[in-house]
Amino acid sequence: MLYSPGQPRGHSGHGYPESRGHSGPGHDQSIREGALGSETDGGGVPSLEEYDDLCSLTTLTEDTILAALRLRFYKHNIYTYARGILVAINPFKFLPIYNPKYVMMYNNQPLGKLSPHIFAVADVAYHTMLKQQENQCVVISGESGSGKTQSTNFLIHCLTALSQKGYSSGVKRTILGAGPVLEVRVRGCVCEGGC
Ligand SMILES: Nc1ncnc2c1ncn2[C@@H]1O[C@H](COP(=O)(O)OP(=O)(O)OP(=O)(O)O)[C@@H](O)[C@H]1O
Repeated sequence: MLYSPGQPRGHSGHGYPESRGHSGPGHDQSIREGALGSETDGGGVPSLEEYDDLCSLTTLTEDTILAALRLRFYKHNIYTYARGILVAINPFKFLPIYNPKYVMMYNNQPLGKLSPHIFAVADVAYHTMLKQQENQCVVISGESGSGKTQSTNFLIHCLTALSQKGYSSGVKRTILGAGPVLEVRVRGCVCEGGC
C-alpha cells in the first residue's frame, strides 16, 4: 500500500496486541461447543472455537490448528489470526460480512480487538501508513482457488472506503492509481496449487 505524501501526521495508530485468545464483538458469536481433547477453558468445557488467534492454542500441532480452523469454519468464521497473520478459508459462498457496516466497525481498531477479518488487516495497513507516513505492504498467499483475488478485492474495497472519509482523499487516488495488485509467483514452489 503506497503512502500518499501530504496526508496528516499523527493519526491514531494501531499495534498488534500482546496476546489475546477469545473472540471479540465481531460477526461471530461466542459459542462453546465442540471438543478437541485438552483444549478446555479450565472448567472442563471445550472452548477451542473461541480462540480466534491460533497462537492462543495451548497445544500447538498441525492437528489442533486444523481442528480449530475447521470448527470456526463450520460457524462461518472463515478468518482466524496467527498473531499478525490472517488465515482465510474460502467459503465458496457469499457471507454478509463485507458491507459498509463492517468497514465502520473495524475502522481504527487495533488488530485483534475484534473478530478476525480482512477489513481489520486493511484498516491497520491504512492507519499505519498514515501514522508512519510509509508505504505498507499486504502479502496475500495461497494455492490456486484459495481466494487471493477475492481477498484482494475486499482489501481494496475497504481501503477505498476508508480513504473516502474526508481527510485522505489523496489516498484513494493512490490506491486506484496503483492498478492491479502485483501477483508474485514464487519460483521453484512445489505446491500443486499453482502458487
Ligand atoms: N471470502 C470469500 N467469500 C466468498 N467467495 C469467495 C471468497 N474467497 C474466494 N471466493 C470464491 O472462490 C473462488 C476462487 O477465488 P479466487 O479467484 O479469489 O482464488 P485465487 O486464489 O485468486 O485463485 P488463482 O490463484 O487460481 O487466481 C471465486 O469464485 C471466489 O468468488
